[in-house]
Amino acid sequence: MHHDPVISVERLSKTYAGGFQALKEVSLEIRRGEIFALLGPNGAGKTTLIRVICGLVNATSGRVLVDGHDNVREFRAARERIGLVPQELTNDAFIRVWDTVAFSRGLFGKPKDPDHLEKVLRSLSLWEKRHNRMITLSGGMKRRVLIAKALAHEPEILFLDEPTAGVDVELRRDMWEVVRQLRDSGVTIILTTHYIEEAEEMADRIGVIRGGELVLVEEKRTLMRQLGSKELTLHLREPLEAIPAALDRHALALAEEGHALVYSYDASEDDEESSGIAELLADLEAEGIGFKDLNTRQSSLEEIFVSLVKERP
Ligand SMILES: Nc1ncnc2c1ncn2[C@@H]1O[C@H](COP(=O)(O)OP(=O)(O)OP(=O)(O)O)[C@@H](O)[C@H]1O
Repeated sequence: MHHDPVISVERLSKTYAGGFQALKEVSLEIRRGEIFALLGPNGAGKTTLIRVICGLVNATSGRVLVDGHDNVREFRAARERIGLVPQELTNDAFIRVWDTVAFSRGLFGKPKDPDHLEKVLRSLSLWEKRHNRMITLSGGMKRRVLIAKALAHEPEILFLDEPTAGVDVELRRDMWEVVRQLRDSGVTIILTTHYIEEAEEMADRIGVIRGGELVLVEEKRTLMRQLGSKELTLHLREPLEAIPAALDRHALALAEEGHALVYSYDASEDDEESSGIAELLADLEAEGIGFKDLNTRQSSLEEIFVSLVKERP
Protein backbone atom coordinates (compact mmCIF):
# COMPACT_ATOMS: atom_id res chain seq x y z
CA MET A 1 0.00 0.00 0.00
CA HIS A 2 1.20 3.50 -0.83
CA HIS A 3 0.79 6.36 1.51
CA ASP A 4 -0.02 8.98 -1.09
CA PRO A 5 -3.46 10.41 -0.43
CA VAL A 6 -6.21 9.57 -2.87
CA ILE A 7 -8.50 11.99 -1.05
CA SER A 8 -7.47 15.13 0.81
CA VAL A 9 -10.04 16.82 2.97
CA GLU A 10 -8.83 20.24 4.06
CA ARG A 11 -10.45 22.13 6.94
CA LEU A 12 -13.93 21.23 5.87
CA SER A 13 -16.86 22.89 7.62
CA LYS A 14 -20.54 22.52 6.93
CA THR A 15 -23.32 24.59 8.42
CA TYR A 16 -26.77 23.57 7.23
CA ALA A 17 -29.32 26.18 6.18
CA GLY A 18 -31.03 26.08 9.58
CA GLY A 19 -27.74 27.10 11.23
CA PHE A 20 -26.70 23.69 12.48
CA GLN A 21 -22.96 23.09 12.17
CA ALA A 22 -22.55 19.46 11.14
CA LEU A 23 -18.80 19.56 10.35
CA LYS A 24 -16.13 21.61 12.07
CA GLU A 25 -12.81 22.08 10.29
CA VAL A 26 -12.37 18.45 9.39
CA SER A 27 -9.01 17.57 7.82
CA LEU A 28 -8.29 14.06 6.67
CA GLU A 29 -6.23 12.19 4.13
CA ILE A 30 -7.38 8.87 2.76
CA ARG A 31 -4.55 6.65 1.57
CA ARG A 32 -4.68 4.89 -1.73
CA GLY A 33 -5.73 1.28 -1.31
CA GLU A 34 -6.74 1.36 2.33
CA ILE A 35 -9.95 0.50 4.12
CA PHE A 36 -10.81 3.49 6.26
CA ALA A 37 -13.60 3.17 8.79
CA LEU A 38 -15.39 6.26 10.00
CA LEU A 39 -16.98 5.67 13.38
CA GLY A 40 -19.24 7.94 15.32
CA PRO A 41 -22.51 8.07 17.20
CA ASN A 42 -25.80 9.02 15.56
CA GLY A 43 -25.77 12.53 14.16
CA ALA A 44 -21.99 12.90 14.46
CA GLY A 45 -21.64 14.00 10.84
CA LYS A 46 -20.52 10.83 9.06
CA THR A 47 -23.06 10.99 6.27
CA THR A 48 -22.56 14.73 5.88
CA LEU A 49 -18.81 14.23 5.46
CA ILE A 50 -19.35 11.57 2.81
CA ARG A 51 -21.91 13.65 0.98
CA VAL A 52 -19.60 16.65 0.92
CA ILE A 53 -16.67 14.57 -0.35
CA CYS A 54 -18.87 13.08 -3.07
CA GLY A 55 -20.02 16.55 -4.06
CA LEU A 56 -23.66 15.97 -3.15
CA VAL A 57 -23.66 18.67 -0.47
CA ASN A 58 -21.69 21.90 -0.66
CA ALA A 59 -19.20 22.67 2.07
CA THR A 60 -19.45 26.00 3.85
CA SER A 61 -15.66 26.27 3.84
CA GLY A 62 -12.62 24.16 3.18
CA ARG A 63 -11.98 21.94 0.20
CA VAL A 64 -11.73 18.36 -1.00
CA LEU A 65 -9.27 16.98 -3.54
CA VAL A 66 -10.01 13.64 -5.15
CA ASP A 67 -6.93 12.31 -6.86
CA GLY A 68 -5.78 15.91 -7.02
CA HIS A 69 -9.06 17.21 -8.47
CA ASP A 70 -10.98 19.86 -6.58
CA ASN A 71 -14.40 18.29 -6.06
CA VAL A 72 -16.25 21.53 -6.80
CA ARG A 73 -14.26 23.16 -9.60
CA GLU A 74 -13.49 19.83 -11.25
CA PHE A 75 -16.65 18.06 -10.19
CA ARG A 76 -16.80 15.56 -13.05
CA ALA A 77 -13.18 14.46 -12.75
CA ALA A 78 -13.56 14.06 -9.01
CA ARG A 79 -16.96 12.38 -9.10
CA GLU A 80 -16.14 9.79 -11.74
CA ARG A 81 -13.42 8.42 -9.46
CA ILE A 82 -15.93 7.75 -6.71
CA GLY A 83 -18.54 5.07 -6.22
CA LEU A 84 -21.10 5.60 -3.50
CA VAL A 85 -23.16 2.88 -1.87
CA PRO A 86 -25.93 4.73 -0.06
CA GLN A 87 -27.57 3.74 3.21
CA GLU A 88 -31.07 3.17 1.94
CA LEU A 89 -32.19 0.59 -0.52
CA THR A 90 -33.89 2.83 -3.06
CA ASN A 91 -34.34 0.73 -6.11
CA ASP A 92 -37.04 0.38 -8.65
CA ALA A 93 -38.62 -2.92 -7.62
CA PHE A 94 -39.30 -4.13 -11.13
CA ILE A 95 -36.07 -3.26 -12.88
CA ARG A 96 -33.75 -6.16 -13.71
CA VAL A 97 -30.34 -6.42 -12.08
CA TRP A 98 -28.41 -6.07 -15.30
CA ASP A 99 -30.40 -3.02 -16.40
CA THR A 100 -30.06 -1.10 -13.17
CA VAL A 101 -26.30 -1.69 -13.06
CA ALA A 102 -25.90 -0.72 -16.73
CA PHE A 103 -27.98 2.39 -16.07
CA SER A 104 -25.65 3.47 -13.24
CA ARG A 105 -22.70 3.25 -15.59
CA GLY A 106 -24.57 5.31 -18.17
CA LEU A 107 -25.10 8.07 -15.61
CA PHE A 108 -21.38 8.75 -15.71
CA GLY A 109 -21.39 9.02 -19.48
CA LYS A 110 -19.20 5.94 -19.76
CA PRO A 111 -19.53 3.85 -22.92
CA LYS A 112 -21.25 0.49 -22.56
CA ASP A 113 -18.91 -2.24 -21.37
CA PRO A 114 -20.64 -5.59 -20.88
CA ASP A 115 -17.35 -7.24 -19.96
CA HIS A 116 -16.85 -4.88 -17.05
CA LEU A 117 -20.42 -5.35 -15.86
CA GLU A 118 -20.01 -9.10 -16.07
CA LYS A 119 -16.85 -8.90 -14.00
CA VAL A 120 -18.57 -6.78 -11.36
CA LEU A 121 -21.63 -9.00 -11.22
CA ARG A 122 -19.55 -12.16 -11.00
CA SER A 123 -17.35 -10.71 -8.25
CA LEU A 124 -20.48 -10.04 -6.22
CA SER A 125 -22.01 -13.44 -7.00
CA LEU A 126 -24.83 -11.73 -8.85
CA TRP A 127 -24.16 -13.13 -12.29
CA GLU A 128 -26.80 -15.84 -12.01
CA LYS A 129 -29.30 -13.21 -10.90
CA ARG A 130 -28.64 -10.73 -13.67
CA HIS A 131 -32.06 -11.26 -15.30
CA ASN A 132 -33.92 -11.15 -11.99
CA ARG A 133 -36.13 -8.25 -11.08
CA MET A 134 -35.01 -6.42 -7.92
CA ILE A 135 -38.18 -7.37 -6.06
CA THR A 136 -37.27 -11.06 -6.28
CA LEU A 137 -33.93 -10.63 -4.51
CA SER A 138 -33.12 -11.14 -0.84
CA GLY A 139 -32.01 -8.18 1.24
CA GLY A 140 -28.41 -9.28 0.99
CA MET A 141 -28.59 -9.58 -2.76
CA LYS A 142 -30.16 -6.12 -3.00
CA ARG A 143 -27.24 -4.70 -1.06
CA ARG A 144 -24.85 -6.39 -3.45
CA VAL A 145 -26.71 -4.79 -6.34
CA LEU A 146 -26.14 -1.38 -4.72
CA ILE A 147 -22.43 -2.15 -4.65
CA ALA A 148 -22.51 -3.32 -8.26
CA LYS A 149 -24.21 -0.07 -9.25
CA ALA A 150 -21.55 1.93 -7.42
CA LEU A 151 -18.81 -0.02 -9.20
CA ALA A 152 -20.38 0.11 -12.65
CA HIS A 153 -18.39 3.14 -13.78
CA GLU A 154 -15.05 1.73 -12.57
CA PRO A 155 -14.37 4.06 -9.63
CA GLU A 156 -11.07 3.88 -7.74
CA ILE A 157 -12.71 4.86 -4.49
CA LEU A 158 -15.77 3.29 -2.93
CA PHE A 159 -17.81 4.84 -0.15
CA LEU A 160 -20.06 2.52 1.81
CA ASP A 161 -22.45 4.32 4.12
CA GLU A 162 -23.32 1.84 6.84
CA PRO A 163 -23.12 -1.16 4.55
CA THR A 164 -24.39 -3.61 7.11
CA ALA A 165 -26.92 -1.56 9.06
CA GLY A 166 -29.69 -3.85 10.17
CA VAL A 167 -28.42 -6.99 8.50
CA ASP A 168 -27.90 -10.26 10.31
CA VAL A 169 -24.50 -11.49 11.42
CA GLU A 170 -24.09 -13.95 8.59
CA LEU A 171 -24.82 -11.40 5.94
CA ARG A 172 -22.53 -8.94 7.65
CA ARG A 173 -19.62 -11.38 7.42
CA ASP A 174 -20.51 -11.98 3.83
CA MET A 175 -20.38 -8.23 3.10
CA TRP A 176 -17.03 -7.95 4.84
CA GLU A 177 -15.66 -10.62 2.55
CA VAL A 178 -16.97 -8.73 -0.48
CA VAL A 179 -15.37 -5.51 0.76
CA ARG A 180 -12.05 -7.24 1.39
CA GLN A 181 -12.02 -8.65 -2.11
CA LEU A 182 -12.67 -5.18 -3.49
CA ARG A 183 -9.78 -3.79 -1.52
CA ASP A 184 -7.58 -6.61 -2.80
CA SER A 185 -8.53 -5.62 -6.32
CA GLY A 186 -7.10 -2.15 -5.63
CA VAL A 187 -10.17 -0.13 -4.70
CA THR A 188 -9.82 2.34 -1.81
CA ILE A 189 -12.68 1.86 0.63
CA ILE A 190 -14.21 4.29 3.06
CA LEU A 191 -17.01 2.96 5.19
CA THR A 192 -19.08 4.41 7.95
CA THR A 193 -20.37 2.18 10.65
CA HIS A 194 -22.03 1.98 14.03
CA TYR A 195 -20.62 -1.47 14.56
CA ILE A 196 -17.29 -1.29 16.32
CA GLU A 197 -16.87 -4.93 15.49
CA GLU A 198 -16.98 -4.00 11.84
CA ALA A 199 -14.16 -1.47 12.16
CA GLU A 200 -12.18 -3.86 14.32
CA GLU A 201 -12.55 -6.60 11.75
CA MET A 202 -12.07 -4.66 8.54
CA ALA A 203 -10.30 -1.36 8.82
CA ASP A 204 -6.68 -0.47 8.21
CA ARG A 205 -7.29 2.90 9.80
CA ILE A 206 -10.05 4.30 11.91
CA GLY A 207 -11.41 7.81 12.24
CA VAL A 208 -13.74 8.80 15.04
CA ILE A 209 -16.10 11.70 14.49
CA ARG A 210 -18.04 13.29 17.31
CA GLY A 211 -20.17 16.42 17.16
CA GLY A 212 -18.84 17.28 13.70
CA GLU A 213 -15.22 17.07 14.78
CA LEU A 214 -12.75 14.42 13.78
CA VAL A 215 -11.39 13.53 17.19
CA LEU A 216 -9.10 10.71 16.20
CA VAL A 217 -7.46 9.17 13.14
CA GLU A 218 -5.23 6.21 13.77
CA GLU A 219 -4.01 2.90 12.43
CA LYS A 220 -6.26 0.26 13.86
CA ARG A 221 -3.30 -1.74 15.11
CA THR A 222 -1.75 1.26 16.83
CA LEU A 223 -5.06 2.14 18.37
CA MET A 224 -5.57 -1.30 19.76
CA ARG A 225 -2.02 -1.45 21.03
CA GLN A 226 -2.00 2.02 22.59
CA LEU A 227 -5.35 1.85 24.23
CA GLY A 228 -5.89 -1.83 24.62
CA SER A 229 -4.80 -3.06 27.99
CA LYS A 230 -5.24 -6.48 29.41
CA GLU A 231 -6.59 -7.36 32.77
CA LEU A 232 -6.00 -10.42 34.83
CA THR A 233 -8.59 -11.04 37.55
CA LEU A 234 -7.81 -13.35 40.44
CA HIS A 235 -10.71 -14.56 42.55
CA LEU A 236 -9.31 -14.90 46.05
CA ARG A 237 -9.95 -17.67 48.54
CA GLU A 238 -10.06 -15.17 51.40
CA PRO A 239 -11.07 -11.53 50.91
CA LEU A 240 -8.42 -8.86 51.47
CA GLU A 241 -9.04 -5.57 53.22
CA ALA A 242 -6.13 -3.87 51.54
CA ILE A 243 -3.40 -4.73 49.10
CA PRO A 244 -0.34 -5.82 51.11
CA ALA A 245 2.66 -3.53 50.81
CA ALA A 246 4.71 -6.44 49.49
CA LEU A 247 2.60 -6.31 46.34
CA ASP A 248 3.04 -2.57 45.78
CA ARG A 249 5.26 -3.00 42.76
CA HIS A 250 2.43 -4.61 40.83
CA ALA A 251 -0.35 -2.57 39.22
CA LEU A 252 -3.11 -4.05 41.32
CA ALA A 253 -6.58 -3.03 42.37
CA LEU A 254 -9.04 -4.65 44.73
CA ALA A 255 -12.45 -5.52 43.35
CA GLU A 256 -15.61 -7.32 44.39
CA GLU A 257 -15.32 -6.05 47.97
CA GLY A 258 -11.90 -7.54 48.42
CA HIS A 259 -12.75 -10.89 46.86
CA ALA A 260 -10.82 -10.22 43.68
CA LEU A 261 -7.51 -8.71 42.66
CA VAL A 262 -7.32 -7.06 39.26
CA TYR A 263 -3.97 -6.76 37.59
CA SER A 264 -3.54 -4.53 34.51
CA TYR A 265 -0.78 -4.96 32.01
CA ASP A 266 0.12 -3.93 28.50
CA ALA A 267 -1.60 -6.11 25.95
CA SER A 268 1.29 -5.72 23.50
CA GLU A 269 3.60 -7.49 25.95
CA ASP A 270 1.96 -10.78 25.44
CA ASP A 271 4.78 -13.05 26.53
CA GLU A 272 4.76 -14.22 30.10
CA GLU A 273 8.05 -12.61 31.04
CA SER A 274 7.32 -8.99 30.26
CA SER A 275 3.70 -9.12 31.41
CA GLY A 276 4.89 -9.47 35.00
CA ILE A 277 2.38 -12.22 35.69
CA ALA A 278 4.99 -14.74 36.79
CA GLU A 279 6.44 -12.32 39.36
CA LEU A 280 2.98 -11.42 40.57
CA LEU A 281 2.03 -15.06 41.11
CA ALA A 282 5.31 -15.69 42.93
CA ASP A 283 4.72 -12.70 45.22
CA LEU A 284 1.16 -13.83 45.91
CA GLU A 285 2.42 -17.23 46.92
CA ALA A 286 5.07 -15.70 49.17
CA GLU A 287 2.32 -13.64 50.84
CA GLY A 288 0.16 -16.72 51.26
CA ILE A 289 -2.64 -15.28 49.16
CA GLY A 290 -4.49 -18.09 47.45
CA PHE A 291 -6.95 -17.79 44.60
CA LYS A 292 -9.72 -20.00 43.30
CA ASP A 293 -9.48 -19.07 39.68
CA LEU A 294 -8.22 -16.44 37.33
CA ASN A 295 -9.27 -15.00 34.02
CA THR A 296 -7.99 -12.44 31.57
CA ARG A 297 -9.69 -10.03 29.27
CA GLN A 298 -8.51 -7.48 26.76
CA SER A 299 -10.25 -4.16 26.27
CA SER A 300 -11.81 -4.13 22.85
CA LEU A 301 -12.09 -1.37 20.35
CA GLU A 302 -15.66 -1.03 21.57
CA GLU A 303 -14.53 0.08 25.01
CA ILE A 304 -11.94 2.37 23.48
CA PHE A 305 -14.60 3.90 21.30
CA VAL A 306 -17.10 4.30 24.11
CA SER A 307 -14.49 6.02 26.27
CA LEU A 308 -13.56 8.35 23.40
CA VAL A 309 -17.13 9.29 22.71
CA LYS A 310 -17.95 9.72 26.38
CA GLU A 311 -15.09 11.95 27.41
CA ARG A 312 -16.47 15.22 26.14
CA PRO A 313 -14.26 18.26 26.64
N1 LIG B 1 -30.16 18.74 5.38
C1 LIG B 1 -29.95 18.97 6.66
N2 LIG B 1 -30.35 20.13 7.23
C2 LIG B 1 -30.12 20.39 8.53
N3 LIG B 1 -29.47 19.55 9.37
C3 LIG B 1 -29.03 18.39 8.85
C4 LIG B 1 -29.24 18.03 7.48
N4 LIG B 1 -28.68 16.82 7.27
C5 LIG B 1 -28.17 16.45 8.45
N5 LIG B 1 -28.35 17.37 9.40
C6 LIG B 1 -27.91 17.31 10.80
O1 LIG B 1 -26.50 17.20 10.83
C7 LIG B 1 -26.07 16.29 11.86
C8 LIG B 1 -25.17 15.23 11.26
O2 LIG B 1 -25.97 14.36 10.44
P1 LIG B 1 -25.31 13.14 9.67
O3 LIG B 1 -26.40 12.49 8.90
O4 LIG B 1 -24.13 13.61 8.93
O5 LIG B 1 -24.84 12.24 10.89
P2 LIG B 1 -24.36 10.74 10.89
O6 LIG B 1 -23.12 10.71 11.69
O7 LIG B 1 -24.31 10.20 9.53
O8 LIG B 1 -25.52 10.06 11.70
P3 LIG B 1 -26.18 8.59 11.56
O9 LIG B 1 -25.17 7.67 12.16
O10 LIG B 1 -27.40 8.72 12.40
O11 LIG B 1 -26.46 8.36 10.13
C9 LIG B 1 -27.34 15.76 12.48
O12 LIG B 1 -27.57 16.46 13.68
C10 LIG B 1 -28.41 16.05 11.49
O13 LIG B 1 -29.65 16.30 12.11
